[in-house]
Amino acid sequence: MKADQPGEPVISLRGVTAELGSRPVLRGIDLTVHHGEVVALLGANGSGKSTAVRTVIGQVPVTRGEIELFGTPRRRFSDWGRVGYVPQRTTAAGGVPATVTEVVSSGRLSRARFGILRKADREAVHQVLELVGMADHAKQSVDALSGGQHQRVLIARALASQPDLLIMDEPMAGVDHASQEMLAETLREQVGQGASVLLVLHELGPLEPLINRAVVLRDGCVAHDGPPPPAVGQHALPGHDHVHPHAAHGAEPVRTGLLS
Ligand SMILES: Nc1ncnc2c1ncn2[C@@H]1O[C@H](COP(=O)(O)OP(=O)(O)OP(=O)(O)O)[C@@H](O)[C@H]1O
Repeated sequence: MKADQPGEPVISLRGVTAELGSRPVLRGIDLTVHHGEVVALLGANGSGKSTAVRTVIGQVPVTRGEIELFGTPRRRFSDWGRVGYVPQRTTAAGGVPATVTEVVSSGRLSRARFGILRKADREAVHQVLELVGMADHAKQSVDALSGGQHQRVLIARALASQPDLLIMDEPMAGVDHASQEMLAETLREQVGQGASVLLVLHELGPLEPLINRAVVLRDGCVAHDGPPPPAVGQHALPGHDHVHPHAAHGAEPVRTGLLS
């Protein structure tokens, strides 16, 4: 396995455009995640965040531009065991009856020789279930889980291959507070072990201390790439104007313009 070095790009998008239903959704975006970085991808509903991460994993074709993973053009990249992907939860609830262990084991297949899970693979699955606090639910059907538990299972599935790169689409959406804290802690551990992370988020929330950089999309273009915007939070969500708590009564709201 090629060892990537600190500072080297693990994800690189250059001038990427993509269309969905013949409508331009990405209009020439540049996005880089360097080794060891945690990058938040922010933006209003429909700005193209999910589409951008789905181009990276090959679920949405690009019409122009270049994508590289670990320095290899995406169409030639085959080492998918190095990439853990957590889809937006709504798109992952397929209604297929499966146990927690079965779902998490599916995330291990890219590391299993000849697609057969051996003892070491089963141990790795058990370890990630412990990590996300779901070992007691191993035999349970995923249909019976709460939103937070379901998300823990999806994250365990992504971690089961011990990936170097984690791509997560709104991992905190619809997740209870305890699960959010646990997910933040899990992510902190992964980053501590050298993982690189790209996260689609609506707000930084409990993950804020982990975020190195934020890329904000607006209408399929990059509107900001740099330090996380300070106003990101409930008040910066689309439809909200940010008012500083100490602002004089009657002061005009400050429009950050970053997320709306
Ligand atoms: N399969 C599809 N066919 C046509 N248009 C689509 C399809 N999927 C998404 N879109 C449109 O593409 C645009 C970008 O969607 P995308 O899901 O990437 O945005 P997003 O920033 O992730 O939004 P959200 O925060 O709501 O998840 C939206 O206007 C959406 O309606």
